[in-house]
Amino acid sequence: MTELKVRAVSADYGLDAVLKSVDLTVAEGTTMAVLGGSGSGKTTLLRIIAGFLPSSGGEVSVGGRVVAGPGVWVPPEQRGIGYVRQEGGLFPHLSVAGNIAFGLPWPRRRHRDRVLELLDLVGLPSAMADRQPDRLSGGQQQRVALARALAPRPGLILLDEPFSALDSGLRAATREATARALRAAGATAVLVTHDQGEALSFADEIAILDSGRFRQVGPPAEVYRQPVDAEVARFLGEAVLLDGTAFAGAVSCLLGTLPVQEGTPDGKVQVMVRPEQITLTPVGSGHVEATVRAVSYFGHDAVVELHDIGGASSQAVIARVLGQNAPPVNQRVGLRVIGPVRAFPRARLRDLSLLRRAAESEVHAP
Ligand SMILES: Nc1ncnc2c1ncn2[C@@H]1O[C@H](COP(=O)(O)OP(=O)(O)OP(=O)(O)O)[C@@H](O)[C@H]1O
Repeated sequence: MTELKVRAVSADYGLDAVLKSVDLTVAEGTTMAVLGGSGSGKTTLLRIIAGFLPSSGGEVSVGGRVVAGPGVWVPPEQRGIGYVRQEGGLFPHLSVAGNIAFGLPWPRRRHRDRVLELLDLVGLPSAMADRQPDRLSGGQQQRVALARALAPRPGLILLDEPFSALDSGLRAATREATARALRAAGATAVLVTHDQGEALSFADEIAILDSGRFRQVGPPAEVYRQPVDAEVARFLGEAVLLDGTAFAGAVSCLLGTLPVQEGTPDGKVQVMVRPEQITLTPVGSGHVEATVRAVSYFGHDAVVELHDIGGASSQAVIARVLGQNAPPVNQRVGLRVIGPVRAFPRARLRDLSLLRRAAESEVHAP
């Protein structure tokens, strides 16, 4: 098993910097999802780790061994790294077994038992061993590509958007099978993806890459609930952002006076509420009230757009509720916010009396 360390790695393609001195540590036997928009540098990072591309600075070590750095260059095939790319890249002229065996060291290529073991590891039946790749679904091809990458028992597996060409049902099943296989193999893995849901559901930790820098690294629940700023919050999912004032562990904003996450300094803030934190209550139940402007129904849940909030604002917010609880358009409802909310400090007000007055002037829930 293998820890990955990336230290102060930079990259460019001769023009602008693509990676700007990035650091990343992936503990052995864990999975890291690198999440970023198109062109943020995700594939460049993977290619540097794999040894397909030189960095313009910094150091990469795998299992405590420096594989790239000042004066050090270990060729890709000697790094002990498996690589699974977007399109799988199976050899069309080889059977499934032939493809998987290709990943085994020479003396073991005829070991059918290991091939069957790997098929089982990625959740495919042994009867598939003799099929040609063109007789497999996209998801099955990706699983065979993973089995081939796992065959030489690499300490580290790099996955470059391996599910992005699959349709949504197959995508989820292939993702789950991949996560299971990686856990069973005890491999350390880095997945790059631009899909938020994929990153949040797949990995032990996620790292948000933006314009060649990591904005935040941490466990999925932490990054989702405690994003470092509004941009990261929005990047990871829907976020309602409101002006507010924090004081003594609470924040006053359009949705009332709400408990705020620990560590929020007093002062002017931007409040972040996830839509699923807003529940709808009957009018008159003591919460800020609003009118339903539109409902997008998805079956399991529904997104409800609300306006005329507290009768005092032109701002609209969205709530995500169970599909069966979706209200009709134009209905008046109460809005209850569950759990402490996140708030990002704006300019600080030093004078506490000013602060108190500012808090009092915000809209309050009864
Ligand atoms: N071979 C290359 N030559 C020149 N520029 C390149 C090359 N490969 C990538 N780039 C540029 O480097 C930047 C980062 O590319 P990279 O492929 O790492 O991004 P990415 O986050 O993986 O994007 P995507 O999700 O679209 O694949 C982009 O601006 C891209 O245009």
